[in-house]
Amino acid sequence: MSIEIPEGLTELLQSFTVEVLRNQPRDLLEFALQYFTQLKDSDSKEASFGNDENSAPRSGKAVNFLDEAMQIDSENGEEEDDDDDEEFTAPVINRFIRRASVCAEAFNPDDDDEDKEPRVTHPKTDVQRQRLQEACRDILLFKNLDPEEMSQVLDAMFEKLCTEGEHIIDQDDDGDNFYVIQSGTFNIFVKVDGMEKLVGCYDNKGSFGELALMYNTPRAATIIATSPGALWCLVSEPAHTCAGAQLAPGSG
Ligand SMILES: Nc1ncnc2c1ncn2[C@@H]1O[C@@H]2COP(=O)(O)O[C@H]2[C@H]1O
Repeated sequence: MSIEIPEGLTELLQSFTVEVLRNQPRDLLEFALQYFTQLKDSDSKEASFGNDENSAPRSGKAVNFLDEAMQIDSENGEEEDDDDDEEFTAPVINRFIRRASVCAEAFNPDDDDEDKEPRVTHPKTDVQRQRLQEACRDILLFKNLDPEEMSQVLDAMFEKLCTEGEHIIDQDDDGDNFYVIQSGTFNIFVKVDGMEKLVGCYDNKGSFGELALMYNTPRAATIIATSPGALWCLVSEPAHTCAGAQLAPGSG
């Protein structure tokens, strides 16, 4: 039996979840009321959900939350117009994928689009590429990419091995990479009243690090490896990537 997911539902719930994570409201219901009311108000000028042809059904989660109903696995990739960086209400706008795509575009000196930068490719063996493809298979952030875009994203990713206890991301830092888990377990900590609280963990699959990149906000959580592992990293900022200042494997 297949269940059809209404168009826009993914983005709607995803955006709400992100805002909850960013704001950590005490009263979730009240926050939801405000959020959706505000969304409805602003939506009248811009139909930003429910008509997105890129909406796609989501698949299973890869993050285990300890005592919260919310979950983040990954996001839908979609191309959208610019100029909506700051708003609270807009459903997820995936700048991250767009940036990655821009970054991965082939360099053509005759191209008059000044924004385009040389493509960044991290060479991979066939085996590595196969592993990477497998790891990315259920990452929703990538779901709407066409094969060529996906291939460019895969080219741009690089592998990073990590050790037990390593901080992959520290809360409040600036965002740089998006991470896809190849292997390993990772704890998720969020500061609550100044104290780090363990809110969940990743177990050998999933992805993280998209929020800071999509919203240009500080990292919303700390991610610490609880076993040796391997991550696939995607640098978010084409200016850095393509100017040769790409963060080396090992940077968080
Ligand atoms: N409860 C949570 N709150 C915030 N971030 C979370 C949570 N659980 C998982 N994460 C991930 O942790 C990442 C930390 O960096 P980002 O804020 O870029 O993106 C975040 C999410 O991908």
